[in-house]
Amino acid sequence: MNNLPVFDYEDIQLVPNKCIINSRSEADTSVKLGEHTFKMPVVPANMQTIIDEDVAEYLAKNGYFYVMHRFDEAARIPFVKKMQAQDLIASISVGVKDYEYAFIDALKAENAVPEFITIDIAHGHSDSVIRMIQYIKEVIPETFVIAGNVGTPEAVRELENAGADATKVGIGPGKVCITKVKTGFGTGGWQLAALRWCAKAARKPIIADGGIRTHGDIAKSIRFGASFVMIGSLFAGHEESPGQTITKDGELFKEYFGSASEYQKGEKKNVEGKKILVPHKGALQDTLTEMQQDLQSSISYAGGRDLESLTKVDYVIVKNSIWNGDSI
Ligand SMILES: NC(=O)C1=CN([C@@H]2O[C@H](COP(=O)(O)OP(=O)(O)OC[C@H]3O[C@@H](n4cnc5c(N)ncnc54)[C@H](OP(=O)(O)O)[C@@H]3O)[C@@H](O)[C@H]2O)C=CC1
Ligand SMILES: Nc1nc2c(ncn2[C@@H]2O[C@H](COP(=O)(O)O)[C@@H](O)[C@H]2O)c(=O)[nH]1
Repeated sequence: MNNLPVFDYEDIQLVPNKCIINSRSEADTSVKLGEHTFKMPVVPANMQTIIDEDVAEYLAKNGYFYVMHRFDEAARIPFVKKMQAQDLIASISVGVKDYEYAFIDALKAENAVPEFITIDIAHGHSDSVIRMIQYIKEVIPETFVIAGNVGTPEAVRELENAGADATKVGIGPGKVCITKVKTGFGTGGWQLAALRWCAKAARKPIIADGGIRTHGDIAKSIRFGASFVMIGSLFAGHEESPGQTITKDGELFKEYFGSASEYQKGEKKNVEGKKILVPHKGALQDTLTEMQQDLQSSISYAGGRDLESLTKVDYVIVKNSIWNGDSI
């Protein structure tokens, strides 16, 4: 372990190759997950201040992958039915508490089997997650199961062996995460290296979750083994984002809080998340469009025409220096 190269997104620059396309618009950012193809390998975080039913519907209708959060438990079956009645993909989250087993039974009994289920807990390398993966695969085997979160190759292998179709990597790198300071554990500060380490062991897709601060970090995640990236903070603060809009000194902000924060939990117990205010950013589609254009540009610098080309580019480690004192 102590020989493991340790670096994070800001420590890496990808090295360009000769361009083979005539326009960035030729670069194909599409990606397959399970049986479905999506516009780009990016999914907004399954958090209450990032996604609600309207945002989920918008994303699904427009060809983007989404994962609905699990914090309005009773709304989940009606949500799956509503999406499927419109011929849209249903993608929901579950926890691991006892009542979630009855929920899985209910999905089947009510003929509301979603295309995707994400098992969403803080410490995913656990028997509770393994049991839940096995139960979902027993009751509704057709559902694609994403399990997490984890931060080691052993964890990726165990969850894959239990039947997970994809694993989600990232313990504590998130913008509103305080796990790293409250517990001393996690991949905060070396998320990209942890992704690389996990990806070497993975036989199925990995979703890199947390710590993405710029659009270039998406290309870097693909280079280091991710099939998808999950992003919270860059999607917070939009017109469509759930959560209160707040005016402070004449400026508009929106709140973004952690799923393990006291604001989510309603109590101060095992708190591992905080709340921040994010400047109001305008329309969600503008960000999605800019992200896709930047990723198309990344593909052109990789010397290719699709995401595959990003997986092979050379890189250099430039410890903490890519900003040169600048900000975006
Ligand atoms: N990606 C990340 O780094 C992190 C993400 N989160 C997010 O916060 C939300 C809440 O997560 P979580 O608290 O796991 O969900 P839950 O509150 O639903 O807890 C899930 C179950 O796991 C138990 N549990 C939770 N943490 C641990 C642990 N460290 N060791 C043993 N058992 C544990 C809980 O019991 P009990 O509460 O009694 O211990 C509970 O039974 C999720 O959305 C998660 O994604 C939270 C922290 C880190
Ligand atoms: N440690 C915690 N992590 C959390 C919490 N709520 C969400 N998350 C994770 O953060 C990412 C988003 O990260 P970002 O850097 O893109 O903002 C999210 O997908 C979760 O995995 C929390 O309360 N504590």
